Amino acid sequence: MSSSTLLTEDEITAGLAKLPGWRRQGEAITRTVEAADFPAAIRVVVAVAEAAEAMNHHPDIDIRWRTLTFVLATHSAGGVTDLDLQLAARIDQAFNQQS
Ligand SMILES: C[C@H](O)[C@H](O)[C@H]1CNC2=NC(N)=NC(=O)C2=N1
Repeated sequence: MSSSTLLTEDEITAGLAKLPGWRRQGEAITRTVEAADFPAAIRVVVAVAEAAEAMNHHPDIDIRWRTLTFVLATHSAGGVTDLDLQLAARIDQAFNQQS
């Protein structure tokens, strides 16, 4: 299976079970995190930007003071693919390293 093939419901459920904090939201997955302060939140965003660019797979990011909400979907596939699960794990890594 290619990384950008739409996942089945069961595959998404199994993937999310390994990604605490992430949940399904329509045709996407989402997680909200709270950094220590605004600069720390922006450092997380910068680290995520580097990872996303390397993967050529990009999240939607909402920034509100120190609260970040990430929404991941594979637009070209119209839903959740393995790329989204991979990017979610990279976002968790970036957040854990900054906080
Ligand atoms: C041409 C390039 O591969 C595409 O535009 C990429 C870039 N980043 C992307 N990111 C996401 N989340 N979904 C996509 O379909 C996507 N497509």
